[in-house]
Amino acid sequence: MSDVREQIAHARSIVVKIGSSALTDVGTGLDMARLDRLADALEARMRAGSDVVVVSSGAIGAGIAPLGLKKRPKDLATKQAAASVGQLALAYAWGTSFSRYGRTVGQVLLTADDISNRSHHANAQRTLDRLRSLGAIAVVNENDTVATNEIRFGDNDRLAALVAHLTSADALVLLSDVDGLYDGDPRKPGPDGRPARFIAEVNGPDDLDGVIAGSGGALGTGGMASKLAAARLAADGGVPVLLASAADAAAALSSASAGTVFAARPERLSARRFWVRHAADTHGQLVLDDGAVAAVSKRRRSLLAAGILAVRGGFSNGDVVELVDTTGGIFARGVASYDSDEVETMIGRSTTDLPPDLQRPVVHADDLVTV
Ligand SMILES: Nc1ncnc2c1ncn2[C@@H]1O[C@H](COP(=O)(O)OP(=O)(O)O)[C@@H](O)[C@H]1O
Ligand SMILES: N[C@@H](CCC(=O)OP(=O)(O)O)C(=O)O
Repeated sequence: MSDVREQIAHARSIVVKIGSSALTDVGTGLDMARLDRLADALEARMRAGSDVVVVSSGAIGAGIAPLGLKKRPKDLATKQAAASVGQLALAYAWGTSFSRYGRTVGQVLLTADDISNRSHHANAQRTLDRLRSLGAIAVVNENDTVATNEIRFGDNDRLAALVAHLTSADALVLLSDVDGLYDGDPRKPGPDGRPARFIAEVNGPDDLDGVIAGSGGALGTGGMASKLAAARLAADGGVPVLLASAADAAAALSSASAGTVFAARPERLSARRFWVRHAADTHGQLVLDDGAVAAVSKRRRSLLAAGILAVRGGFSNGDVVELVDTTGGIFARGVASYDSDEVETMIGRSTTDLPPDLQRPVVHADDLVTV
């Protein structure tokens, strides 16, 4: 078996994302038998010693039939109404299914702001951690009823990749209605009439050459494109990914012997640095001279006031700011140690010239990530 499959099979903690298409049908809503089989495979993995967090889609799908709708709604208000009905059914279904094993379920609903805002992020992290230590399984979904289009994660594949980092998981498993990645949508023949080709392992961008990631089914949101983006996001932070069919959940979760695997880059970003790079909203910019750009990006030094040429926009101590070079190119992000008006007074000054309370770096190297 490949190294990546070994890594996923033996990961101590995993995040498992289950797509709408794996849990619901348009006409009949939640499929309890399929959900039970998934819970069986998840419980078996936990009994084998892994910590598991579930990211479950399906709220909108589960709300369609009870509201007398015929298909997945497209407008935000009806989607939110369907999610409000369906989320209740979904959480109840997971609770009922896991109760067969005496396992307690905790529902965690997150908005994009809960990941980008540092204090919300820490709260979500603590809740997930405490659920784990109490032996309960967390079932996460986007808080669809309050998330507007502008502040949505967009799809649960991305949410799952972010949760994998939030929980410092060792692997991410995406379960869908397709048995892995193909070079084109397997529901349709390719332009030359041949069936789509299965890709068992993705080790780098070259393996994705010529791959066409198509749209999803009647219930899914992002299709294959959002799964690939999420796999890239996870793998970039050091988390290997398995994409498989929910029908193969037992094999996927017990031995990673199904589906497509995506290798992670060897060096793992800490949860904090991952947050700075991918999850945080940015506030304002610092313009750096060439020496500071080189020190920060090549020599991984902290950013000192001496290398700052200008402050753009306002930010507070603890906000994530963009670091730009003299051409305006954004090359890094970092957590500011001061408010923007304090930094204004420090521009270009060497550390020894500054009063003692302003002698810390403006952005510490541990909080600084190139993009
Ligand atoms: N290159 C591809 N490889 C595999 N599946 C693809 C590809 N392009 C499009 N798809 C489609 O993407 C669908 C899965 O996406 P989606 O419906 O959003 O799933 P989910 O509800 O699990 O998030 C599959 O049913 C498949 O037909
Ligand atoms: N939060 C939404 C799911 C959004 C979503 O990404 O769905 P999917 O593409 O099926 O994973 C719901 O529960 O219906």
